[in-house]
Amino acid sequence: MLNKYARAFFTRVLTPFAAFLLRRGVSPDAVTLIGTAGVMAGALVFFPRGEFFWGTIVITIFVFSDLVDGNMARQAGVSSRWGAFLDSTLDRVADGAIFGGFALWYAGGGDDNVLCAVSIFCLASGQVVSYTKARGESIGLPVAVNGLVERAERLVISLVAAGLAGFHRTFGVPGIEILLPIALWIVAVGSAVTLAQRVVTVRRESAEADAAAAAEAASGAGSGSGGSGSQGREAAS
Ligand SMILES: CCCCCCCC/C=C\CCCCCCCC(=O)OC[C@H](COP(=O)(O)O[C@@H]1[C@H](O)[C@H](OP(=O)(O)O)[C@@H](O)[C@H](O)[C@H]1O)OC(=O)CCCCCCC/C=C\CCCCCCCC
Ligand SMILES: Nc1ccn([C@@H]2O[C@H](COP(=O)(O)O)[C@@H](O)[C@H]2O)c(=O)n1
Ligand SMILES: [Mg+2]
Ligand SMILES: [Mg+2]
Repeated sequence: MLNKYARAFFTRVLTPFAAFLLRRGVSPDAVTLIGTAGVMAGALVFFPRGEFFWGTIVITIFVFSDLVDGNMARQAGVSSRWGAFLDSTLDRVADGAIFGGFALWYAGGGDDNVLCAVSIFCLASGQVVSYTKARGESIGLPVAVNGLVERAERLVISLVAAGLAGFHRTFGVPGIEILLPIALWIVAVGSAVTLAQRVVTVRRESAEADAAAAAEAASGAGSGSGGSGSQGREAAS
């Protein structure tokens, strides 16, 4: 939903900055790489120590690079398959660092096995949610569903909560630290629902594609042309 509604807004806001970086000779790939390194540093230096305010500030500064890199590539007319691959692959690395950072906190100073497990579930389910789309598309399916909680929602829910929860330790605001566990549970349940939505969609789309391929093969066999009914299954292997 955020991807659909907020992207246009951020594209307008970030376009001048993306143009500035291009004029300075910075490449989209460099922005992708530096942005990921910054997110990883913010998550893995601060979160395992319970420094959620400063961790979120650092991550927020760098996470928007994920919107800037594509913007730069489109403005410069250099969008590429390599860029798409690098962008998506490093998204997984950044997400792993963020939810890994939460898990490390709860495994250590945060001392809460359940929330450690919930953080690991958020990490793993987020990666699988993304994988369902990538794999479905790689076997030629449209995967025409985004689902309840996409990456932008996972990040916004968990980072807003982490940033606010950080007010407890950094500014002494009482009670507010409860927001992070609540957000992690929401992301965990939302990711599970999203995973189910995507799996059901891929199941339906693959059945339809296989049926269409079988019908085409049957009509091809009838006309003696040999047919291509195994195409869908071959693509899937
Ligand atoms: C006073 C101090 C306050 C301290 C608190 C600070 C709080 C800061 C809070 C939040 C900041 C969160 C920002 C998060 C921004 C996320 C931006 C982002 O990276 O979006 C990426 C997303 C997707 O881009 P891609 O196309 O590259 O990604 C593809 C996609 O992710 C697929 O994912 P899947 O769903 O399948 O898992 C992958 O499959 C695919 O591989 C991948 O390539 O881009 C967007 O979605 C665009 C929309 C971004 C919307 C950002 C909204 C930010 C909104 C609010 C932030 C401000 C909140 C302020 C709160 C203040 C509280 C005091
Ligand atoms: N280094 C990069 C990064 C991205 N791209 C292109 O942008 C698309 C992603 O756009 P976002 O707004 O989500 O960042 C990606 O699919 C590529 O086409 C690129 O070329 N090089
Ligand atoms: Mg990007
Ligand atoms: Mg990305």
